[in-house]
Amino acid sequence: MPNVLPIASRAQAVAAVRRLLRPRRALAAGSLAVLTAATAVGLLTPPILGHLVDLVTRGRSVDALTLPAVLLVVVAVVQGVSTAIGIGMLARLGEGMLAELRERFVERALALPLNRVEQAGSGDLTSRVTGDVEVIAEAVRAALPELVRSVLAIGLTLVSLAVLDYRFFVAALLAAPIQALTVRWYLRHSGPLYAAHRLAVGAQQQQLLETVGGAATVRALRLGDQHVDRVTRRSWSAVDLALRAIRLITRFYGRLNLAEYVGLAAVLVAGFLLVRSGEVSIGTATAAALYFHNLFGPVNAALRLVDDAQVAAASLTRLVGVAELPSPVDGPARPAPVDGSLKIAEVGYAYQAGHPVIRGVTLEISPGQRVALVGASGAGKTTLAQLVAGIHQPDHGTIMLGGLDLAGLSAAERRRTVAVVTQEVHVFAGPLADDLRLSKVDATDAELRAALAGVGALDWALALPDGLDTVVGDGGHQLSVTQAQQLALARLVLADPKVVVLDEATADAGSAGAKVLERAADRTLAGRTALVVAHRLTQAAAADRIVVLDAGRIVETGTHDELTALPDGRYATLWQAWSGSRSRPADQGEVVAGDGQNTHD
Ligand SMILES: Nc1ncnc2c1ncn2[C@@H]1O[C@H](COP(=O)(O)OP(=O)(O)OP(=O)(O)O)[C@@H](O)[C@H]1O
Repeated sequence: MPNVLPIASRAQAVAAVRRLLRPRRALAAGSLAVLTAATAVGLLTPPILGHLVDLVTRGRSVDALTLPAVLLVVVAVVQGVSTAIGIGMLARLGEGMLAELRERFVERALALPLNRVEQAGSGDLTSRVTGDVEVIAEAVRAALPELVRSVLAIGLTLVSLAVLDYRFFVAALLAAPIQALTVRWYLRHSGPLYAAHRLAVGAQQQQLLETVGGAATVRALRLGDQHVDRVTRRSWSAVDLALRAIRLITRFYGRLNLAEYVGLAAVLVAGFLLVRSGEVSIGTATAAALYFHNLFGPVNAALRLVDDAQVAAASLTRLVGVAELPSPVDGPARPAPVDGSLKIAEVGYAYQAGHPVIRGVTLEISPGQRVALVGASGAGKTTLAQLVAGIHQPDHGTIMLGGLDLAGLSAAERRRTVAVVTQEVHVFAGPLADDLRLSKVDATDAELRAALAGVGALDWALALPDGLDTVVGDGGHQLSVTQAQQLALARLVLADPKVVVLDEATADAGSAGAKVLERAADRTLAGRTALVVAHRLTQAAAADRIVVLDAGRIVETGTHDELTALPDGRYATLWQAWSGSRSRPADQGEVVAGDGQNTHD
């Protein structure tokens, strides 16, 4: 895959987690302290049970058992409550860190140059923000608390064993080498086996898609038997690997059980010898055996989580890779463009090296002037407009905006100065007024109304069920495409940029929608420098100047009158074809934006 989005190294991921932890140190320390206390309290149970055993073996009265029994209940309650509090704090910590990571990810992802996302495939970005976030969220919610509790339980239980008698501790350690070897053996085999299984499942699905998707062809060519054979073979290879994985896991747990058996036997033998020599009581030996037995829940849990941790770590490196890209935040204050003048000098651009789509374009637009770009489909109109909007960076030449190089402007300054309206207008779900305030947070109601009135949208907006408070967008009141475009223009009026790039092709020429939008655009563009991609030739006719592009080069430029007066000129030909088609009533509404053929974008 060419140019995938960055993936962080393990070290970078660790550094990122540390950075996320830093402002939450208190919460991290607090949750760890509470969970440690909860685990420590829980460890009182075996000695209390041991004490009970001692009381019984010494033949003490039933009354003497009451206090330890009550203590057991108290221990259980305190442990339960403090564990719940600790887990709650840990969840807050993990969720907070994940939320910040996700925010950083989205912020950086939105700042990524469009061509970089396109090269990597937007699927990569989407799968990171959905799949990988999901994996980490799951790890934070389930695996992290279990891991923390298991590690604490293992550490503190070993300490408790040593406190009872160091010989119990030594006996318990006999299990450790078997466990260590088991984990090493498991990790060596599980990685390749799981990878092979994923590949086999992928191949099986691919084969199924080919066979089922192309069922008609398979039947027509009488390839049925061959395909059934292939599906069977691939299915069996996936099944075989799945069975091998299950056998591996069974053996993994079998070996862990062996470790448990060896350790428990050693602790019991140690207990037997120590009790016989009178060095410890039966109660203490009981407590030691219980401690050891209690170890195995957490040990198995921690070892099981090794797998989950590996998967989560892989997802983390993918998230951190994007989240830690250099910040798009603006550097020190830089001068702002003095006006809306545009100077495009010898600009060239290629999406793919060696295939330029804009070649040596030079064009000057004075402040407040409206220039229309006209040309066949694929001539490079949208690309040139996007270069001016700063969406792509030119490979050659410069674009000066208000006397400053566009490439040197901060992202915020560029956004303030140049606004873009395309056909892909998004209506954000929420009240209409909020949608408008996206471009001017502190706009008053009067300003909102004025902006709507300016684009001819006030009447329908006020007629909505709740006026400007009507919820629009997904799940709300559905706006027509023309209305959504009007909203986009109203947002533009509120943002009040010096330069506007207009590239919308939503309405058919001559249609009511087109007339509404053209009137709205007219009023919006008044007083601003505008580069209009003319999808309807009426947009070109209304411009101060027309620039005709062909295969990425400027081939004609002039006013509508000048260009229509050129015999056999490109624009003149287009215009004639267009007016000719317009005079035929049947063709009303068709758009000509290109080489004389009717096109719709
Ligand atoms: N994202 C992209 N990746 C690769 N090539 C692209 C991309 N976008 C456009 N192109 C190619 O660049 C050339 C110019 O396209 P552009 O969209 O700028 O033309 P246009 O004049 O605006 O056409 P239209 O009127 O159809 O929108 C075309 O050959 C097109 O196939």
